[in-house]
Amino acid sequence: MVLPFWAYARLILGLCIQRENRIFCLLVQSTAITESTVGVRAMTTVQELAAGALVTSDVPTQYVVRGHDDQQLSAAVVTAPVPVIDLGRLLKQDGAGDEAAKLRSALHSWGLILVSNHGVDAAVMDGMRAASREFFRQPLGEKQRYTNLVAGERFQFEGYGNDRVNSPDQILDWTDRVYLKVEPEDERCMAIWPAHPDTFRDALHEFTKKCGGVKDSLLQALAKLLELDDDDYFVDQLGERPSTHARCSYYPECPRPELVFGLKPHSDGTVVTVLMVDDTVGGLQVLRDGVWWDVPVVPHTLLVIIGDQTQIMSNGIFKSPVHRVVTNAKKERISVALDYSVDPEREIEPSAQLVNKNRPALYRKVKVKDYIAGHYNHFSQGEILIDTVQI
Ligand SMILES: O=C(O)CCC(=O)C(=O)O
Ligand SMILES: [Fe+2]
Repeated sequence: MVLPFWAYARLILGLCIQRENRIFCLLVQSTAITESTVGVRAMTTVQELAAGALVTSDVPTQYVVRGHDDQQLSAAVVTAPVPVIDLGRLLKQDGAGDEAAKLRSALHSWGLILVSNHGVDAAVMDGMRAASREFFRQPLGEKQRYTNLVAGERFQFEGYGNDRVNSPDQILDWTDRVYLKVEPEDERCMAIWPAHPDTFRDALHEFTKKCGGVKDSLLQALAKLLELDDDDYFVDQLGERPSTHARCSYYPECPRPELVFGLKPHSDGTVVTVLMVDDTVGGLQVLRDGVWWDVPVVPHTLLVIIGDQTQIMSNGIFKSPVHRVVTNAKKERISVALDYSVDPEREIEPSAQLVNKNRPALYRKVKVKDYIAGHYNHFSQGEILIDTVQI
């Protein structure tokens, strides 16, 4: 196939820019503005598939989970008694008292918690959810201005679309998303931050700013639970330029929820993930002792999930839970997650204060950048990376 000159130029430039976010911004901007996907292989979004699937009541085979009978996808699932932690109260009790005890027990049992009294106004949460919902309701052409495919081919993590497909036998997830780097702020690629609805950028900025405080307070609470010398141990480990990514996910209605994952089982490769789930539709499930449990929906709480980086730094005392999203035949679902990671250029390892004769280091030192890259590769194959860095 013969492509016009600009398509080759864009492809070559695309190959050079893996690490040059700014140039990538320019590239995406030109993709968005100068063409309406001329010469570009259009991606199929799950939203488009869902529209067809709801008519035929069937789903493409790439979405069908093999061994779905073992996955409890069609079984009745019990709701996990995940407690709601009152963050204001936890901070007031300064790491002692019943709120800290509740936190310790919840993390031990589930690896995730619901947080109330967190300081993120209901209006900020509702605004973010509404902006995200409105974004996905727009016509495909508008959303594709922010595509995560450079020149229609090469996958970039940032932007609108679905997951990178690494192999033909990869089981695909019934979800579309917008994935954006939000911190460090000077690395934001505004060209792929949706400009419509016009509330989106401000809503995401505000939501990110407010959730940062929740993340820091919880990391301090974790250090207190572990009785580390410094309450800021985990906050300091984040480094000079920690990275935060926002993931706005859209899970359309699915005619075959017993066969399809909304999001396949995984643990998060983060330090922590702060998640705002849909306030009306459940779907998030957590694995405990080989059994899947529904995570409860409590409006205006935030869900905080321990990630692999905290599992490594806490020498396995806090564990990142395996979780997944199931689909729903009748209702679409929205969620907004903030993935908090240590500065990718840093290395992490179990805290020296948590390593001793009786409890040797359980994980080897890893470079965060490499860990995150490995995490996505393992995720696409339905594998969990943390097992591979165990000593
Ligand atoms: O959509 C959800 O509720 C969960 C999303 C999730 O697990 C993730 O983004 O890592
Ligand atoms: Fe997750």
